[in-house]
Amino acid sequence: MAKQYDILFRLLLLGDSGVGKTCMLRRFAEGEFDPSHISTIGVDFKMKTLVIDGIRVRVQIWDTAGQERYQTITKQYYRRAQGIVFVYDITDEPSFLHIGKWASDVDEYAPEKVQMILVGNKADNEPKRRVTKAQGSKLAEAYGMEFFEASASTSRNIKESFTRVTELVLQAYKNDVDHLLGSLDDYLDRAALQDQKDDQDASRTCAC
Ligand SMILES: Nc1nc2c(ncn2[C@@H]2O[C@H](COP(=O)(O)OP(=O)(O)OP(=O)(O)O)[C@@H](O)[C@H]2O)c(=O)[nH]1
Repeated sequence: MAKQYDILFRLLLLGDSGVGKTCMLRRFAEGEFDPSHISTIGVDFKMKTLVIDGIRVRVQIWDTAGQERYQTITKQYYRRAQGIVFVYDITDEPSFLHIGKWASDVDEYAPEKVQMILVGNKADNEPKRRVTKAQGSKLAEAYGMEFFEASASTSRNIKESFTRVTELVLQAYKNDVDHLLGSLDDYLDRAALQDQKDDQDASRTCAC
């Protein structure tokens, strides 16, 4: 059977417990929102395929536990990540203030080329907001990251955030991708040939 994707990247969700990492991932991968909070134990992951510049990118998104006691386990996943989504909760200032700590861990353990974005989740809950959009934006700028306010509850900017970090990873790893795929034109030619071959194989199978 033809491969369902061209390249696989690993993304990591990082942030304090309760900021909504699992909910964001479920919203993105399954289109669902479950308001019950069951803390992630260690790590969990979901897969999703995105098509960017004609390349089928399979993303394996690792959802890490925000709780301190799992940090030894979760840190082992940093070095295998190409993209990081830092998440804080706009209704919880400490989760915003802790982004610096998450970022310094990444600095220590993740590959140099890792691509990062900052997301302020729960942006649907305006009455309880404790972190302004300007504060989020300023922090992201200080770290040289792109910034989104999002909501797993309403879907706002969920797909956009995950797609953007994947685009950044694809750009950063472009040379490696080209090495793996050949030039894009060659790759598309090969993909077209493969499609033709698959069609022929299918019609042969049907004729039997
Ligand atoms: N209003 C609102 N609540 C949200 C949103 N996303 C998550 N929540 C709530 O926040 C709580 C925690 O969400 P989780 O996704 O479990 O948090 P987490 O970051 O994965 O937590 P850990 O697994 O402990 O690290 C849940 O009770 C959700 O209902 C959102 O976008 N808006």
